[in-house]
Amino acid sequence: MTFLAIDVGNTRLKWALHEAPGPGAALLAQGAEFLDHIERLAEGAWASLPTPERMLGCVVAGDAVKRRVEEQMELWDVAPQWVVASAQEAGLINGYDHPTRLGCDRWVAMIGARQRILAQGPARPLVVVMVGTAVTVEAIDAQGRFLGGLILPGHGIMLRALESGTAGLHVPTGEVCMFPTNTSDALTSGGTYAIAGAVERMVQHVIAYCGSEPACMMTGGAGWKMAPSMTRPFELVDNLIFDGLLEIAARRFA
Ligand SMILES: Nc1ncnc2c1ncn2[C@@H]1O[C@H](COP(=O)(O)OP(=O)(O)O)[C@@H](O)[C@H]1O
Ligand SMILES: CC(C)(COP(=O)(O)O)[C@@H](O)C(=O)NCCC(=O)O
Ligand SMILES: [K+]
Repeated sequence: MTFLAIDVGNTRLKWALHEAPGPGAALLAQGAEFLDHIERLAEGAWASLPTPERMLGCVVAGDAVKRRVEEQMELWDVAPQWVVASAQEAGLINGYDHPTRLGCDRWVAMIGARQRILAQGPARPLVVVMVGTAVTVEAIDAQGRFLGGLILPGHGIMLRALESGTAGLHVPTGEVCMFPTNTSDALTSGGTYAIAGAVERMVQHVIAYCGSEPACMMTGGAGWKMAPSMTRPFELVDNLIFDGLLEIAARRFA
C-alpha cells in the first residue's frame, strides 16, 4: 500500500513516497518545492509517480497553501489527511496549554524523534531542534511528555529583520567564526550562535529538570548549517517529520 508523506513548511513543501505506511518502509521517490512552485507538482514531479494509496501530511503554511496542495493531489484518487496536534498520539503526551495550537510540524517531528530514541535503546529525555524558516527547540522527558519548547527566528528571518531595521547592514552572507571582524561574518555568526545558545540553554533546562543528559536531535532544511556550531553532539536527521508521519500512518492505516 503506497504511502505519500507531505510536509508543508513556511518556505518549502517536502514530499516522500514510500512503499508502505509504516516505519522502515522503502522510499520510492522524494522531492521539495518552494511554495511558489506548488502548481508545478501535478504536471511535474508527481506526474510519473506510482499512485499513492494513502496520504498523510502536515501544513503550517496556512489554509490557502493547503488548498493549493490539495488541488495538485486531484491527480490521484486519494483523500488528503492532515495531522493536527492532539493531547496524546503515538506514545507522546502533549504538555502545551492548548494542545491543538502546537504547530503540527513540531508535534510530528517529536513523534518521529521519540520513536528513533526508543529504537536505539532505553528511553531518555530528548531535545529536538528543527531549523527551518523558524527554529523550534523542544524538550521531552524520558516518559514521552512534551514539556514545552522555544520558537525563534531562523537565519533568513534574522537577517531580513536586521536589514530592514537598520541603515548599515546590507551585506552578503559571511562565515561563522568566533571573533568576527567584518559585518558579513558578524551577522552570520550572530545568527548562528543565537540559535546554538538558545539550544544550549534548553539542554541545561532539561538536565536540571529531568536529572539526566538528553539525547539531542536536529532536523530541517538548514540543520546542516547549524550542526558544526552546536555546543554538544547532535544527531542530524534528514527529515524527522517523515519519520513521524510514517509512525502515525502505521497506526492509522493498519
Ligand atoms: N536547498 C535549499 N533550499 C531551500 N532552503 C534551504 C536549502 N538549503 C538550506 N536551506 C535553508 O533552509 C531553510 C528552509 O528550510 P525548510 O526546512 O525547507 O523550512 P520550512 O520547513 O520552514 O519550509 C531556509 O531558510 C534556508 O535558509
Ligand atoms: C513555529 C512554526 C512557525 C515553525 O514553522 P516552520 O519553520 O517549520 O515553517 C510552526 O510550527 C507554527 O506555526 N506553529 C504554531 C504555533 C506554535 O507551535 O506554538
Ligand atoms: K518545517
